Amino acid sequence: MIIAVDGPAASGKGTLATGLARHYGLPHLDTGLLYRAVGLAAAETVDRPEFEAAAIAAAQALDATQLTDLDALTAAETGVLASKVAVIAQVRTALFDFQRDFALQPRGAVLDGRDIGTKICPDADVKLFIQADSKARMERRARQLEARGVAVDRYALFHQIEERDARDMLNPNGGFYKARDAHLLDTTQMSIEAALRAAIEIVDRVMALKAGG
Ligand SMILES: Nc1ncnc2c1ncn2[C@@H]1O[C@H](COP(=O)(O)OP(=O)(O)OP(=O)(O)O)[C@@H](O)[C@H]1O
Ligand SMILES: Nc1ccn([C@@H]2O[C@H](COP(=O)(O)O)[C@@H](O)[C@H]2O)c(=O)n1
Repeated sequence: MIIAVDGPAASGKGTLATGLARHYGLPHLDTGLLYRAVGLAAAETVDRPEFEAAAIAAAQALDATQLTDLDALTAAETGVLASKVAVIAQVRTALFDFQRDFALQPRGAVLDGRDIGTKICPDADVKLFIQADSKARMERRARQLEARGVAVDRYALFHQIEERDARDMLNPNGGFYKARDAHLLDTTQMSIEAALRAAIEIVDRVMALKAGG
């Protein structure tokens, strides 16, 4: 079974994807980490003309060992860098096979990101699109950072999330939209536990329908 989980920044898609993977015993790939690793690798050139070439080279050379420094990868600034490399078509092409190969494991997988249901796994068995309003997403991300001891300027964080969402949604090479057959789950008013229960209910219902049950 392949489960595609998409949604905007800090919507909780990674948390849900992790929970679904555990519940169904499937491997999980947070595809945002790939873009983040490429962004970090090209960070030194970010304001220079060679940024694009550096990002493409980094994407083509990416391997799983670059996905281990979670503190650096999950920093808010790295998210901004990731969204800058994500608009480059050759970066997306270079990362496509990594994601596709992960999804095509024998028992299936859970992948979360922006274009899983639209581009990476358009034939996924179940597609979820996770939404939460911008203020809730900002507050969740702020608490996540504060729990790690990072000082947070909520005003700046809100604008950073909005800026990243806008760049993602306008990405001409992206695919960041809700797939027509994706199930929308708005978690603004839901706890993590309630959101996971709702997601499992959707997956079970879709799979039962597919099985003719
Ligand atoms: N329903 C929820 N209620 C409250 N907090 C939540 C909920 N879902 C997730 N969170 C918390 O919000 C934070 C962001 O969640 P998560 O990392 O899963 O988001 P994401 O969409 O994967 O983010 P990104 O796109 O930046 O990778 C985490 O600290 C997580 O524990
Ligand atoms: N499938 C994906 C996943 C991510 N991106 C880009 O990476 C940025 C960081 O992703 P997070 O999920 O870790 O927030 C994101 O803002 C996108 O620009 C992508 O394009 N496609």
